[in-house]
Amino acid sequence: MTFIKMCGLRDEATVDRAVQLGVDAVGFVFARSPRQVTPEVAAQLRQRVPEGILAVGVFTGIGIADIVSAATTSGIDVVQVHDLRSADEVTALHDAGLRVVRAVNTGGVGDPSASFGEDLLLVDGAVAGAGVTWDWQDRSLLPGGRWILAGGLDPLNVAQALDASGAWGVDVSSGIESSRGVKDQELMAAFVTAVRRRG
Ligand SMILES: O=C(O)c1ccccc1N[C@@H]1O[C@H](COP(=O)(O)O)[C@@H](O)[C@H]1O
Repeated sequence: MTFIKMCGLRDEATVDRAVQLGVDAVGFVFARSPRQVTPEVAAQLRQRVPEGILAVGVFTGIGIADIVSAATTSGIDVVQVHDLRSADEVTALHDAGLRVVRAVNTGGVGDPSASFGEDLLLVDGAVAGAGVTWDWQDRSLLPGGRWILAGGLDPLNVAQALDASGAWGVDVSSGIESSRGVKDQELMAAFVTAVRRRG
């Protein structure tokens, strides 16, 4: 079954809805963004996520020590980092007890064919969190193995994106929003239906 992560959740009702829809992971954005939450708010939201659903912290633009500090305060044990530069950074996050999703973008930040020992790879569009799609059929951009597809996904394009890319999982944020940073519960449900219809 395709792994689904919904990202940029900022309030209790949205977290509860994602959980009810049976997603596999929810994401809290710690990076500067209209979706940004503090570690303290994330800690409150994290308590609403039952065992079996991953709570993922999304980071870019800060150092490893600050990532570990935010993850510790919020109780999050999976981090999605958009600007990892070396295997040593992944090792430092592992040493802190965190699982690591290494995000690369099709604009050239990060190399999808490299491995830094991360637990999962995520391939995003050229601008993270901006709802920008990319050429999901371009073999030069697609990694092997298990990886998560992100970037401009929505209920209408996700099935085609999965068919074209062969990704193991999907991550969505802008495509389930009524306006930037505001999740729409009907779009959330439509997204899950579109993915689950494929299996
Ligand atoms: O969502 C954000 O604001 C964000 C900020 C900084 C780094 C990553 C961010 N989100 C991630 O971006 C991708 C794609 O999102 P979208 O569906 O295109 O809006 C996804 O992995 C989010 O986790």
